[in-house]
Amino acid sequence: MSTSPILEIEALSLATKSNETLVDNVGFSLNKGESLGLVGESGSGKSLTLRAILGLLPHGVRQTGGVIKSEVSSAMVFQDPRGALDPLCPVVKQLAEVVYFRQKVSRKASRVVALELLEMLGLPDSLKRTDRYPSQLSGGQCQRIVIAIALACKPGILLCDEPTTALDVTVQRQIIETIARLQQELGFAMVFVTHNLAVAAAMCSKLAVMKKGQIVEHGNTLNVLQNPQNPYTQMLINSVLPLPELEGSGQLWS
Ligand SMILES: Nc1ncnc2c1ncn2[C@@H]1O[C@H](COP(=O)(O)OP(=O)(O)OP(=O)(O)O)[C@@H](O)[C@H]1O
Repeated sequence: MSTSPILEIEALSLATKSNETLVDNVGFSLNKGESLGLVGESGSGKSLTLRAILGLLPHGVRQTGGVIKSEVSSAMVFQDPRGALDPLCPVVKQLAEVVYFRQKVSRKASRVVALELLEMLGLPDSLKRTDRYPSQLSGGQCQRIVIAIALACKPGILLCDEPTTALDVTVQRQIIETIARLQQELGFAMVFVTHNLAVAAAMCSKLAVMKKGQIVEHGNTLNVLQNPQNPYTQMLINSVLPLPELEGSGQLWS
């Protein structure tokens, strides 16, 4: 496997139109198939960093410094799957449209590929036969469709922006396992934004901790979690509630 980075971000800075700094001097690199977890406080610039990599900054935000060098295409999985889908278009049609435009195949072939992607994502046969709308799917099924749409772009890098936050815990685990399996099968690299350190540890070999627009600590995930150097990282790790011993369970609430 080549070890030259497929993504290099150097001194990325983003600001509002009125020059308020939102992301400050952020840098990291990613090799083929590698995963980087981005964790940190709310509003620290994680989503904006992902959007900058995607080349899709929101209205009112501009790049004020730095470079993003990428040799491959990126696709994003958003936090809110329903919000990412068109409510007025059947999901299989939405997926087939992306296949048609991104893979440049015939209409007929695009539907075949769309059905293959649904299979790969473990969606039930009922979804393949009938054209169902997002409102007729569960949150977890919608997120699988969103992941299928992202994969239809054949990304070298999958950008995941808290992809399980809007889902219940059992579905969260299934989605995490599905993404991990697909990464093994397809070999894409990943930048994974999460508030859940356990998820970051399970998914990502590298971890970057963000605070107020800056990366305050960055390194091998286990090293960072086992031996955090920055006080903010230490606070983040200490703020995770340990599972209570069975004997003491419930004491927190009584
Ligand atoms: N379109 C915008 N215009 C102006 N400011 C913005 C815009 N989008 C985001 N911001 C600001 O940029 C900062 C970083 O936002 P971002 O969404 O990247 O944070 P985050 O770390 O992903 O937070 P969370 O974990 O809550 O999703 C925040 O202060 C946010 O208010």
